[in-house]
Amino acid sequence: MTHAEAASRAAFLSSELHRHNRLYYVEARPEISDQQFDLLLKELQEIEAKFPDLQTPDSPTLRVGGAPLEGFTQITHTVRMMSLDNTYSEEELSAFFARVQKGLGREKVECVIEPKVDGVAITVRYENGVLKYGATRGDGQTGDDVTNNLKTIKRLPLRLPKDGPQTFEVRGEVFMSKAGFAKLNQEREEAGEATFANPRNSTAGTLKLLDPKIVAKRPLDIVFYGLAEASDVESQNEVYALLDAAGLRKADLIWQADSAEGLLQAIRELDEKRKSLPYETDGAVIKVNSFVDQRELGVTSKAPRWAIAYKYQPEQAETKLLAIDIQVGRTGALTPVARLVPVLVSGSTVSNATLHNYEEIERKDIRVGDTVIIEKAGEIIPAVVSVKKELRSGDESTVAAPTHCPVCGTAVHKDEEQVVIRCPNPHCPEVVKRRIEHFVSRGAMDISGLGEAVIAQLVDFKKADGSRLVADVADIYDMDELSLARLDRVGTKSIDNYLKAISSSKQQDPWRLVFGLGILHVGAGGARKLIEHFGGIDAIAKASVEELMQCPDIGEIVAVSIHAWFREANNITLLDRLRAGGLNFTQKAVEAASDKLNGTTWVITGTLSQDRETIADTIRANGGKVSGSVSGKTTYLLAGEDAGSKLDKATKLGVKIVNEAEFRAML
Ligand SMILES: NC(=O)c1ccc[n+]([C@@H]2O[C@H](COP(=O)([O-])OP(=O)(O)OC[C@H]3O[C@@H](n4cnc5c(N)ncnc54)[C@H](O)[C@@H]3O)[C@@H](O)[C@H]2O)c1
Ligand SMILES: [Zn+2]
Repeated sequence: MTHAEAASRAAFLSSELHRHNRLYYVEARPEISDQQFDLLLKELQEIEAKFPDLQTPDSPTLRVGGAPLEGFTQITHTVRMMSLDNTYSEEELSAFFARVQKGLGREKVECVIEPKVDGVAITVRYENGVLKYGATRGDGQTGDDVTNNLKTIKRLPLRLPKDGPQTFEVRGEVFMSKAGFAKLNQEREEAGEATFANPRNSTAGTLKLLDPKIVAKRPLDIVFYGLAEASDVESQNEVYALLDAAGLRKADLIWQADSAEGLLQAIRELDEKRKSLPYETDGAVIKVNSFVDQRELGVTSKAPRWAIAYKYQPEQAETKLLAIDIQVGRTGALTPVARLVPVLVSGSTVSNATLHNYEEIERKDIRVGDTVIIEKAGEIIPAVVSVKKELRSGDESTVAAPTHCPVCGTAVHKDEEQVVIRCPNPHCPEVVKRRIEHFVSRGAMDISGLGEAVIAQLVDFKKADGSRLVADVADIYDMDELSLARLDRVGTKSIDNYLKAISSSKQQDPWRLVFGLGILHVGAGGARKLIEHFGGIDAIAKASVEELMQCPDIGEIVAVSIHAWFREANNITLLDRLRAGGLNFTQKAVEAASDKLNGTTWVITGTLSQDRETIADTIRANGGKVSGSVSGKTTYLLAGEDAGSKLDKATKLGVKIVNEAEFRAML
């Protein structure tokens, strides 16, 4: 690999890892499996080891993955919360033990082995026997204050027994039991709500809810495994005793070993036993027992050298491949999808699996009619991992990569480097649908109500002149009652709601628009950074590649992509139409920083003219703090329409209540 190749691959991996971290930690909806994520991370680590100059200060190899959430007060950790290095192979586990032996200069090193509970990392502080606060890991330095949500966990004591430790900070994992998770998902399905992919996702999603009342209905639980700071104890085994004395739950299964062979035996036993544990586990955590040894071994920039997570291979199942369909994505990517005879894996029925790309189909020699092994470990889309060739009858058929788009018939374009086959036609109806779905999505312009089915109708409907009712995102703003009335099964009330949502989306922050445009490599975070740096869309459009690279987090590949996007004739016209439609292209003046709200803490509730995130941003930009729940520390409750329990609580506590107009007047 040449330096230039390595640089481009590293930039790609780094931006992908940042994106997956965000999906995983902030949005709680990962797109790839943990193992796939770990493989990408490992590849980047290897490139950085070979070309150390390619390691940027914000490289995902150096940082703990989370980020603070909006709507919560932040807590700076007394002692950093770290990640764990991980491995999927017994050889690497033995290599870890050999490093520990070498580091300590002796043969026998006592270790403990605990189940790795698949939940969300948490720190809980007790002072004088009373629960002071609980916080998530966040970026390792600062986490979210989720005390009110944690207080809904029955197993978590608010007060400690008098005869145990009184002031200390414990580290643990919040999780949802397998049974609790299944019940929750069933209820959500019945209510027509989106189901969670796995218990870890539902735990992360629950902890970030701003209303503890809803959290209280979710079956959260907690288990502890460590201390923030070693006070009187000098080993992991003493931590267990301390947890027992404090009445805090520790791991149900713990092994002790002092040799590589002992470690391997423990992880194999745990793999057998974990299936009957009431909660999901994704591995074993191996820790050096003695704190003296731990200090001697030290830490890297993101994980201790005295511990490692051994992860188990995801669960697999055998089934038959019925067909290979083509899914058309927002960027025109044509992704092969396997249709399967439904099969039960990791507790859920799977009938589709991703095949990623045609190169992979060829590499694995996957044919229609084959018996395949599929794998699912928490990820949303299960994957085909291999084929049982010995079971072939000879009737199986190979599937070639498409030469033309199955929807619009345009000759496909193959991107050599990225192995992706694309439909290059910007007017391809499927591509247009995906783009519009992205544009209206919650993370982008947040036009509620415009779901997939409505969008499909809007795009498929041909007007008298043969043109589509909606052919690009600007057409959304040209719609009126008459055009919407042509849709099937859409009543006047819905039409009214769509138009209202479309109209109010014009006021959205410009970063949402930038994100919604779907520029390759520009995620929500990147779009925010761009607007913060340039102040508005027109300045971004004018910027040179070099100027774009001055913006934090925008590397060369991303800058080139943005630069090219704003110079394409179609896009220039699109932007002109969006501007003419009255969309917000510049950061609003009210959001310019002031100190008018210094020293105030706000809670936002009810329906307001903008979404809560945007209003919270405005409060923070003007010096105020935003918290998720009403307490004695709340200065103002900003109450919109249909405010509920928070309004009651604020009234009870005598917190000053303001409406949106009064709030705007304060700025
Ligand atoms: N699928 C994705 O898109 C995606 C994205 C980001 C991260 N991830 C996954 O998350 C991992 C990185 O996350 P991470 O940094 O939280 O590492 P990790 O989850 O692999 O390990 C660290 C965490 O393990 C937890 N843990 C559970 N039981 C424990 C025990 N007994 N002792 C100590 N800790 C215990 C702690 O919360 C700790 O913070 C990756 O390896 C990847 O598998 C996946
Ligand atoms: Zn097409």
